[in-house]
Amino acid sequence: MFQRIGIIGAGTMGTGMTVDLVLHGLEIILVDIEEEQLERAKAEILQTVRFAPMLNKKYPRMSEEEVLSLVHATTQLEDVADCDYIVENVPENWLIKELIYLRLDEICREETVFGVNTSCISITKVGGVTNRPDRVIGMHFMNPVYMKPSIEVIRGHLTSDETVARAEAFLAQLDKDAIIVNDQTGFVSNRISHLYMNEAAWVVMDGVATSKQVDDIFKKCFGHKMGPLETADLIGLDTVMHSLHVLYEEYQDPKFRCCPLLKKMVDAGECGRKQGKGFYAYSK
Ligand SMILES: NC(=O)c1ccc[n+]([C@@H]2O[C@H](COP(=O)([O-])OP(=O)(O)OC[C@H]3O[C@@H](n4cnc5c(N)ncnc54)[C@H](O)[C@@H]3O)[C@@H](O)[C@H]2O)c1
Repeated sequence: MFQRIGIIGAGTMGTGMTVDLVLHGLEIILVDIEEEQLERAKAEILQTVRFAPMLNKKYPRMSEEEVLSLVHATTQLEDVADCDYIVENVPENWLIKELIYLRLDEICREETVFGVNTSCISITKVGGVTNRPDRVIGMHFMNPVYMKPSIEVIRGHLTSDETVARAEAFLAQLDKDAIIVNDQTGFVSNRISHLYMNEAAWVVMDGVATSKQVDDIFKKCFGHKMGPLETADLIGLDTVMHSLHVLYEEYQDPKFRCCPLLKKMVDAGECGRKQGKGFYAYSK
């Protein structure tokens, strides 16, 4: 059984991961470079853990003290050195991720597995900057993490069978299934979903329809739970834009060219839910 998990990055995914781990009684070392972000994350974790049992009765009611006793927030990456398992959730930017893995490889125990939570970046490429490519695996969690029963797990070119088995055991502890796929930029989920989110932004920019009309067509006509622009707001438009850049650079295919409206909204600080405004307005 895993007990102590290192979560790197306390943004949308790191916070969501921590909520899920707390609800399953695991201890978390939560790392971010920004002290203020750790404070925001702690407030969100407390609030979400409080509401979770109302949404799903399987989750325990936990006091603030119980939650905070499991979450150790820090700005020091070295604090994850003794963790059983690492899940990294820093921005979808190779320069940031590369530095994290170079350092993690130096400080972590030899047997520790690195779970890469990335939207698009190749797991083989991440494994290649470490001395343990066999113990690096893609763990593409979906948002909000504690509400999703399955995740996309990506086997890098050198990921070992033992690492896949350990990832499955870790996920079983979180009551989640793994859908295991092979490595190629964007994997399955985002190679496909980013095409429709990007195209939806082009449709709005071209004045063909409003955001709501686009999403309504997906929800009311196709029966999807969420439309592409609501999904983009939930993910974060900055993350969507960075992922499109990764896909475009890798495949050199114009179908992945990022819509200028997305870039403009990111520059304006309208990145979706996390900033209170994107294709829709949100109360924080
Ligand atoms: N948002 C989603 O729905 C979603 C879903 C699946 C996967 N992902 C992937 O997960 C990763 C994280 O995405 P996110 O949406 O949580 O991003 P985010 O921008 O919300 O959060 C990233 C966090 O990392 C922190 N950070 C930056 N540099 C750091 C460093 N050197 N050390 C420690 N912390 C650092 C930032 O301060 C920020 O709090 C990305 O690779 C993204 O593609 C995102």
